[in-house]
Amino acid sequence: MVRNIVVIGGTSHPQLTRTICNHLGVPEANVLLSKFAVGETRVEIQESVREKDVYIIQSGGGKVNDHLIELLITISACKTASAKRVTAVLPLFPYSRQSDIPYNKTGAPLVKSSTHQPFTFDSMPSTPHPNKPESQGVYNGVDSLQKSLAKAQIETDANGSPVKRRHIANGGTRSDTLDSVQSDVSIPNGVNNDDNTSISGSSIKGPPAFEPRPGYRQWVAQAGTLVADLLTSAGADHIITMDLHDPQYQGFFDIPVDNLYGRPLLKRYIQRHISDFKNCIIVSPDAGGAKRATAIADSMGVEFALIHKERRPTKISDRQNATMMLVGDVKNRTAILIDDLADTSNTITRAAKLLKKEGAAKVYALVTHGILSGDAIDRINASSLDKVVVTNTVDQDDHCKRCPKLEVLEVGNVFAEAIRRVHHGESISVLFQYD
Ligand SMILES: O=P(O)(O)OC[C@H]1O[C@@H](O)[C@H](O)[C@@H]1O
Repeated sequence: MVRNIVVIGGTSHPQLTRTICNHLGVPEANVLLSKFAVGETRVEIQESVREKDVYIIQSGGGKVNDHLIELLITISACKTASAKRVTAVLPLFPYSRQSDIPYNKTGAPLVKSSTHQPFTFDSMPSTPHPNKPESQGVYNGVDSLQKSLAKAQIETDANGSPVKRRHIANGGTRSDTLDSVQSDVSIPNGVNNDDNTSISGSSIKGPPAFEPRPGYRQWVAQAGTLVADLLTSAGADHIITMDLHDPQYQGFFDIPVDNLYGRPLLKRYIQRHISDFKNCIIVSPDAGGAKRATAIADSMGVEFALIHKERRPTKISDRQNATMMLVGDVKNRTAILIDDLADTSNTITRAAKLLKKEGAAKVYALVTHGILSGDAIDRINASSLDKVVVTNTVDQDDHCKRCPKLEVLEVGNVFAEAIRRVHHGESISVLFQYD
């Protein structure tokens, strides 16, 4: 039993909150989380948090914007009610993929218009949010915009040395090489993101295609920075999260951020559930994830392969695979894809197709955050993937019902232990070790 601690669960993931409370031996705090008729979020803290150490559990999947606002209001309510310290526990950190935006040399926008593509398991999806008609591909999300921007940048900057610029918390900027930008770019040749999307036969118009005017510069919001600022402005004193898409995002905060690793869980799964795992091969589906995947491969002493996204035109007739190239030998072996997240599942399903084509006997995908938006589950079900293993940083109840290939690893105990250690002022570095 941990004393003087209050654990509040947001509406994003009640099961995870229950698991964390069970591990800590504390009851879940009484809060009223509801909505006014107009849609605004209403929060009432129905017990005293005065001088308490408060932990608010809210993850980033599902109705991500509603969950974020609910979290901000709850943090603020606790601070106003004289909580001693408020920690936001975000198993999947929302907006952490929007910490920077690639531009071309002139800073001009690089969005292209496109028409709706029929669904195949390796097409880009039009539905960024599961089962919610209001979000079905109207704009296809800022992440897709980023991908369009990055793709176009690569095409137009073929002879230059493009850089991306990132504003950091104290107002400075940083530049990274194209390699790190490419980790987010997974648009196959000829497959466009949908700005004009057809739903059930009716056509919903997206924003008009951008037509550059001389001298005009379009700015795309750096939402990751804003979200970091909002959390601290609301009153968060501390953040606990897991496998941040970009670990450097921690630098956007002026408060402590504990970025836990999902790798120990993934590694344990491989060792316990994949027969003859010493002969399997760990694969990173893109260059950006290579560090993450090699860390697991090295710690188990198994081989590593990389899927390189080839940008130049090729004569390969298979259009989908023309942009992907495997570096490594997977023939007759079990290939294990490692990634931080699966959102549309486009990345892992396309990678699986390539790996099977190159002779892999079986393909597993192990990812920390199973966001699985829109058509992702259909895409996985129709794919060459034999199994997809995710953690429950995002609620997986609905996903499990619809995807027989899905297996879920529990993270509640890891977060409970992190909370216990933070509460007692103990080191949490032990949670970062996985050898
Ligand atoms: O292809 P989907 O599943 O949409 O997106 C997942 C990929 O997009 C990247 O940001 C992630 O690191 C991952 O490689």
